[in-house]
Amino acid sequence: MSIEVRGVGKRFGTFVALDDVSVTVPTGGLTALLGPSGGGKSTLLRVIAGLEAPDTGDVLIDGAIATDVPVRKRNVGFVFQHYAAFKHLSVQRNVAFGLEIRRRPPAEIKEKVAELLHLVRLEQFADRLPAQLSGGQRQRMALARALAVEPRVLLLDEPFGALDAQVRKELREWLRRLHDEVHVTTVFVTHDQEEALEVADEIVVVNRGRVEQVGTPDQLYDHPANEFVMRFLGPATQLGDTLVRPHDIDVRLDGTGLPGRISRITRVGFEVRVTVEQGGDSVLVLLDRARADALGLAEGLSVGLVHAPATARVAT
Ligand SMILES: Nc1ncnc2c1ncn2[C@@H]1O[C@H](COP(=O)(O)OP(=O)(O)OP(=O)(O)O)[C@@H](O)[C@H]1O
Repeated sequence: MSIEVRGVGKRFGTFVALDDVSVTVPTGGLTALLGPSGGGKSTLLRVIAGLEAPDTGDVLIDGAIATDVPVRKRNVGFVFQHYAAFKHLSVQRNVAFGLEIRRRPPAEIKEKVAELLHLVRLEQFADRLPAQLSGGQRQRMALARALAVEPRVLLLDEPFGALDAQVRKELREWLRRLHDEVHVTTVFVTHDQEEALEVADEIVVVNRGRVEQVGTPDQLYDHPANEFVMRFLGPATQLGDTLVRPHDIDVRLDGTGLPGRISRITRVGFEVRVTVEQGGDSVLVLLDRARADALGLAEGLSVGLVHAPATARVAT
């Protein structure tokens, strides 16, 4: 099911939360809405879901205008950051809930729930209460519950936001694999660029109520449309009149490149961070240890800086 957002605007009082947003989410894709806090990601997701009515513009689901279709008829599944499970119901009853209220036959419900619990790897926890699960297991239960009614679209608002870094990492790998098995058109909100780069097929960068850029992770990382996208997707440093990635700069000792002087060297594991004072800027250069050692870099040394061709850059 494709989703098309056409010229959507949304204000809260005088505050413009979404400003003429247009974006297309392809069928079967895993799309991230990525941006800083308060930029409008959740509002956009809620408009797609039908939880929030846009002031202007339309949402089309599979080519048909859905703006006036009520939430329950849109056939979307949701998972939010702080997922509210039914505390007194077992995991399997929670997953079965949507099917029970739709009065599906008991045998069908049983089979479907078993299939879903297998999919989210919670078979052995079927009879537990939600309180007896870890945070990551609870979010997997939430996904199984959302998938139970076979939604046309799955919308996830920071689904792993409240979890610790290690569990988040496991769950995002798991979400990617789940999506590869199920292929339901999925949109998830995140403010974590690494999460978006790692998991999504396509990323929509949302900032101050506007779409800054849409593209695959590689397109956005390697060809950022502007300074905001460049800085938001990864480290960036000023080199002359250009903004570049610190690991795309090489250090020369043969008199070529923009001249500067090393002010600081920090070794962090495999990586060597070199700060070079160049033309009034402190330029950050990231080298791997072998390259830094081969050059014999030291604080106070005069060097030349060269930006690798055909890598990300934005003129400033
Ligand atoms: N119901 C509301 N009433 C008033 N203002 C709102 C309402 N919902 C959202 N906003 C405002 O709209 C802006 C965008 O909010 P939104 O939740 O969409 O941002 P976000 O990008 O998802 O941020 P976060 O990652 O912090 O959730 C924020 O400044 C927020 O305060």
